[in-house]
Amino acid sequence: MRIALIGYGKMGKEIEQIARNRGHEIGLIIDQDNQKDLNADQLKDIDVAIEFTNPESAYGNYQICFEAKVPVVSGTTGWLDKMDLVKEKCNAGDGFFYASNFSLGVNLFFELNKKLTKLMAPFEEYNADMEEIHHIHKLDSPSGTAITLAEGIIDNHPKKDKWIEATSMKEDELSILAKRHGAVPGTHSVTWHSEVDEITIQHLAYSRKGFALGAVLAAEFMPKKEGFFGMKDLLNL
Ligand SMILES: NC(=O)C1=CN([C@@H]2O[C@H](COP(=O)(O)OP(=O)(O)OC[C@H]3O[C@@H](n4cnc5c(N)ncnc54)[C@H](OP(=O)(O)O)[C@@H]3O)[C@@H](O)[C@H]2O)C=CC1
Ligand SMILES: O=C(O)C1=N[C@H](C(=O)O)C[C@H](O)C1
Repeated sequence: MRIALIGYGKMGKEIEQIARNRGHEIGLIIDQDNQKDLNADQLKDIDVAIEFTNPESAYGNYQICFEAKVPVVSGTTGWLDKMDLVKEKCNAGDGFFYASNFSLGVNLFFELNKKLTKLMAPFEEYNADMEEIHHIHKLDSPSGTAITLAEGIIDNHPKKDKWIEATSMKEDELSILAKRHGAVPGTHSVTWHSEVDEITIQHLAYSRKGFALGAVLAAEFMPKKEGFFGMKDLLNL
């Protein structure tokens, strides 16, 4: 498979290594300083683009790939206000795969979080809050993964209506505390507190390898696909 890497930072480099080890060719690398090379001509022999850039650049990059009829795998977070526009393009025949977190462990954690929420929902003495910790270079907050976890709680708990990035005492609000520390690859926890005890579930990434492998597996899934896909399609969760 010939892959275009859009974004050649921490994730782009990690993905390159795994993709080459799995026998793929990197046909194009786009970073901040050669953005103009992302065009239909350079994309003509590319099977799939893998996009990990930043919240401001992501949507424009998708549009260029869609115009060139190249399916996109993206893990960039912080651009979700444009999700409906991307889904419209997918309904019209473009191919797009998105995950707020590509690691197998986090996707299992998402399912565990939903199951735990259903179990806790009838017990009014317990209230949930969340914490995410990432490296100091992260641009968005709270993390995309934390938002997905929060949605998993809100969809499965009758009292929670929205998440907020702060500590809230309101019953309908789910608090997310976002911390930035050193080089932490990504740690997410959900805690259910009562007056007498607490239950915490946590996912802690040791490195970016799990995210990068998931993105390459998604890229292997995408060539010639039309529509909108996510980790549930890849992992059959
Ligand atoms: N879904 C998932 O599993 C994961 C998602 N992420 C997300 O992926 C994104 C990238 O993370 P990470 O690799 O750590 O970030 P980095 O900052 O290390 O890398 C981003 C790269 O994109 C480059 N870039 C900026 N603008 C453009 C553009 N217009 N076209 C092409 N490249 C551009 C940057 O260049 P320059 O440095 O010169 O600005 C930089 O090299 C973030 O949104 C992060 O939240 C991260 C890990 C896992
Ligand atoms: O920016 C990061 O590093 C990460 N971003 C993703 C997110 O926002 O959830 C995934 C992972 O936690 C690492």
